[in-house]
Amino acid sequence: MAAYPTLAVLGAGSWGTALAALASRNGVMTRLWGRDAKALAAMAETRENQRYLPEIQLPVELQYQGDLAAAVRGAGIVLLVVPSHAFASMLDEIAPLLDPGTNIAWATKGFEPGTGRFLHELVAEKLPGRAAAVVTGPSFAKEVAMGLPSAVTVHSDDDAFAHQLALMLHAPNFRAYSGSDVLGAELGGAMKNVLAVATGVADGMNLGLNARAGLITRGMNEMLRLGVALGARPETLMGLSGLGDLVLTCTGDLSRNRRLGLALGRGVAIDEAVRQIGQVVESVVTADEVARLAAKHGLDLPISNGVRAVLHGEVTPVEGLKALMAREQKPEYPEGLFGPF
Ligand SMILES: NC(=O)C1=CN([C@@H]2O[C@H](COP(=O)(O)OP(=O)(O)OC[C@H]3O[C@@H](n4cnc5c(N)ncnc54)[C@H](OP(=O)(O)O)[C@@H]3O)[C@@H](O)[C@H]2O)C=CC1
Ligand SMILES: O=C(CO)COP(=O)(O)O
Repeated sequence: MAAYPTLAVLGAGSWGTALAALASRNGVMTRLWGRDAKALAAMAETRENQRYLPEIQLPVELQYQGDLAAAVRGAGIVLLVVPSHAFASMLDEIAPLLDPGTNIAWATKGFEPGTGRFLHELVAEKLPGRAAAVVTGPSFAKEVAMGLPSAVTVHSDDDAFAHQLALMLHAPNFRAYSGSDVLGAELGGAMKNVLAVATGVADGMNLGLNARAGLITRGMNEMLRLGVALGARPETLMGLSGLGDLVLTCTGDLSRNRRLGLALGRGVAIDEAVRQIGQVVESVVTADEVARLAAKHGLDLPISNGVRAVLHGEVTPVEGLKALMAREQKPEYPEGLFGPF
C-alpha cells in the first residue's frame, strides 16, 4: 500500500467525521479534531458520533485529538471541515502551529461572511506557499458514512496534490475525481446551497414537480452565469461540484438547506426552522454573499436573490414566487449556453 501522509481533519461535525472515517478505513493515519473535548472523548469510547452521525460505527484506527496543536503537528495534510463562518478564524488559529511542509485542504462550502471572498483566497492570504485543495461534490455525510456509493471531486492548482488527496479518499464505494478549477468547484458547492432553499420552498408550498425542475434548471443557469463571470470553467459547473451537488441538494431530504426551504414554504419562521434542523445551514450566510458577488459583476440572479429576500423576511415565499413568475418573457439562453452573459 502507498505510504500516505498523516491527515488531520479539523471539525468533528457530520462531514468531518464521515471524511475522517473514510480516510482512516483507507489506511490513512487520521486524526479528528473537534472543539468539544467531551464529545471527542465520548467518540473515542463509543466509536460513534452520537450527535452528528448517530448509529455509524467509526473505525478503530481513527484517532481523536482535542488539542489543536497536537492534531496538526506532523500532519502532511490538514483538512478543514468547519462551517464557513468559522473558516477564517480556524486558519488564523492553525497558522502558527503548522509544520513547514503541511498542505491544506477543505471540504467547507461557502464564502467568507461579509466579504464574499472565496475560501481559497483566505487560504492563500493566511497560509501562503502551501499546496491547497478543495474536496467537494454531491455527498451527504450520512450516506458516505454508511458506505453507500458516492462520487466527489478534489480540485487544486497543484495537480500532484489533488491527485494524492483524491487517492487517499478514493475507496471501493467512494470515487474521488480530481481537477484544477478551484474557484469553479467552490462556487458550485456554495451556490447549490442557496438554490436548494428555492426548491425546498417550492416543494414546501406543494407547487409540484414542474416547479422543482424549472427551478433547478434556471438555478443552474444562474450558477453558470455567475461562475463564468468569475472565471470558473463551465465544465466544472456542469460536473460533480456544480450540477451534481445541485441535483442532490435540491431533491434530497437529507439536505439541511432543502429542509430549511421546505419549512419556510410551509410557513415556519426562519429562526425556528434553523433551530429544528440543529446543524449548519450554510445558505443562511451564503445567500448574502452570492448577492454581493452578483451585484459586483452586474448580474441579475432572480432565484438566488429571491432566496436571499425570503431568508431576510423581506418577502414571503408567496410574494417571492409571484415576483419570479411575473418576470418578462425572454429567450432561454440569449447569449448561448456558456456566455458571454
Ligand atoms: N454534512 C454534509 O453532508 C456535508 C457538509 N459539507 C460542508 O461541511 C461543512 C461542515 O458541515 P457539517 O459537518 O455538515 O456541519 P455539522 O452541523 O454536522 O457540524 C458542524 C461542526 O462544526 C463545529 N463548529 C462550529 N463552529 C465552529 C468553530 N467556530 N470552530 C470549530 N468548530 C466549529 C461544530 O462543533 P460544535 O458541535 O461544538 O458546535 C460541529 O462539530 C459545511 O460547510 C458544509 O456545507 C459538505 C459536504 C457534505
Ligand atoms: O453539501 C451537501 C451534500 O453534498 C450537504 O448539503 P446540506 O448542507 O444542504 O445538508
